[in-house]
Parts: sequence; C-alpha cells; structure tokens
Amino acid sequence: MQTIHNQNAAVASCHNEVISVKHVSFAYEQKTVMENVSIGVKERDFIGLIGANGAGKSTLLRMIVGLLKPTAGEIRLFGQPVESFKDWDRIGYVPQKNSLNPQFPATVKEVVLSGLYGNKKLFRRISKADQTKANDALEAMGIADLSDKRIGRLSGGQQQRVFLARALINNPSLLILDEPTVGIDAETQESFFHMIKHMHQHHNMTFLMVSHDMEMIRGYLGHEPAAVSGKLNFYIRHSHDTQDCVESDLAHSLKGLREQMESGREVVSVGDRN
Ligand SMILES: Nc1ncnc2c1ncn2[C@@H]1O[C@H](COP(=O)(O)OP(=O)(O)OP(=O)(O)O)[C@@H](O)[C@H]1O
Repeated sequence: MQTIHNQNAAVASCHNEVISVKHVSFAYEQKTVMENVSIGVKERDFIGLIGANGAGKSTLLRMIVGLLKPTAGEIRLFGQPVESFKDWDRIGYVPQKNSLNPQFPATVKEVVLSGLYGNKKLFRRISKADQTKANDALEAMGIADLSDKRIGRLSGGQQQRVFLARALINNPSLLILDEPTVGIDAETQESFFHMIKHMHQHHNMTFLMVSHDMEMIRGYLGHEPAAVSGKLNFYIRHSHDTQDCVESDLAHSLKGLREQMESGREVVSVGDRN
C-alpha cells in the first residue's frame, strides 16, 4: 500500500528550518532577560527582529550563534542542536557597528580575509583562491578601491560594508545582522538596506536582522509583526522563490497523485490509515 506521505516530503524539503528557537529562556545570573521565546526561521525568509532597548535582541542572536547558552529550551541551526553545530561557514554574522580605533592596524582586505580564517588562523599563508574570494566580496560591496586602506580610517558606512563583505566571504546561507546601521547617516543607511534587500531578492540566502529602523522594516517586511514572543517582535517576509517552490512542489505532488490514480494503484493519505 502506498501513501501520499512521501510526495509531501518534497514540500517539506522546500521549507527547511534554518533556525529553530523553542521555548528558550535566558538569565544573566539573577536577571531574567527572556522566558519561553519560540520562533522558526525557514529557508530564504527575511526576519526583522524588533524590541525595546533591553528586550533581549542581542542576547537572542548571541544564543543563536552559540556564544551564550539558553537557561532553558532548545536552539537548532539547520536542524542540528546549536551545541553540536559545526558548519559555521554557513553563517555570516555582522555585529553592531564597531567603533574602531583609527589606529587599528588591519587593512580592509585583512579584515575581509579574517572571515575565512577566523582570528586564530589570520597569519597563515593566503592562497590565490582566498585572495579571489576576498576581492569578489569587496567588489560586490562596491569597496574594491578601499582594499589596502586601514579599516579604522574609514567612515561608519564604509566600515559596515567591510563587515558585510567579511560575513559574505564564505558564501553563507544564513546572514545575521545586529543593528548594522546604528550611528550611520540616513543616506548611507538607505543604500545599505537597498543592498541587503537586493541580496535577499536575488541570492539564495536567509536573513535575520535586528533593526530599530521601523521605516525600513515596515517598508519591506510589512506593518504588523508576524510573530510576537515575550518582548520580541518578529517581522517576516518570505521570498518569492519560496512561494514558487511551494507551488511547483504542490504541482509535482498533484501530478504524482494523478499518475498513481491513473495507473490504478491504491493511494491513501496518512490520515486514512487508521
Ligand atoms: N553581559 C551581561 N551581563 C548582565 N546583563 C546583561 C549583559 N548583557 C546584557 N545584559 C542585560 O540583558 C538585557 C538584554 O540585553 P540585550 O543587549 O540582549 O538587549 P537588546 O534588546 O539587544 O537591547 P538594545 O536594543 O539596547 O541593544 C538588558 O537589560 C541588559 O542590560
């Protein structure tokens, strides 16, 4: 006896969960920051995370990237518990705007390359392929001409492009941004968001971004949060591709179902089995 259950697996595969936060609580020593927060982020979603100062946005991001451990609940990345997750190259992280010391000795290219090696391996020999990756990332961010400049000498907007290039060098499937444009002038913010939106629309990437810029959030992710958990509001935009994917898998399932019926095989849904 055959069921349509297997065909539905194709639909499920289009909705792989990239981040799963289930019933997570966190406290810094005695101070409870969040209780029982749950959110699921699916492939190619764009999630805007909004909340008042101190609501726990950065704390949640730090738990998601494994820097803090929840006091209760579970976090999974690409289906794996975060504690045993190893595939960190799949995740790019852009921290809050760094106020860098102008004397900071690294060049733009070195900062971008550190996205490949991590800080530990910064002084290893740099291969030609790695140089190419760094050049490509700089090019994509429109800052190839800044390659040899000291990062500390750049403007805030330019520095954030460098950190974005650093996060993108491994070609990640998930990009996490923690208030990437705080302290940057309005015009530069707009062009930064334009770039992020373009990446979401044209690349196969999932985004989780903390932002205080409600205009940008509402403009791109809608006026109402799609989910509220504790003091955190999650605005969500699914990509068009995800919709296409659902539709094509549904068409595929229906086609398979019709073929089975035409060939006279018995077809039952899972629910019919009992
Ligand atoms: N290392 C820490 N030790 C103790 N308390 C902390 C620590 N880091 C953050 N907190 C507290 O935890 C709460 C949540 O902080 P968090 O930085 O996650 O908030 P946030 O929503 O990102 O805030 P903001 O919008 O101001 O950046 C705040 O009350 C903060 O003071």
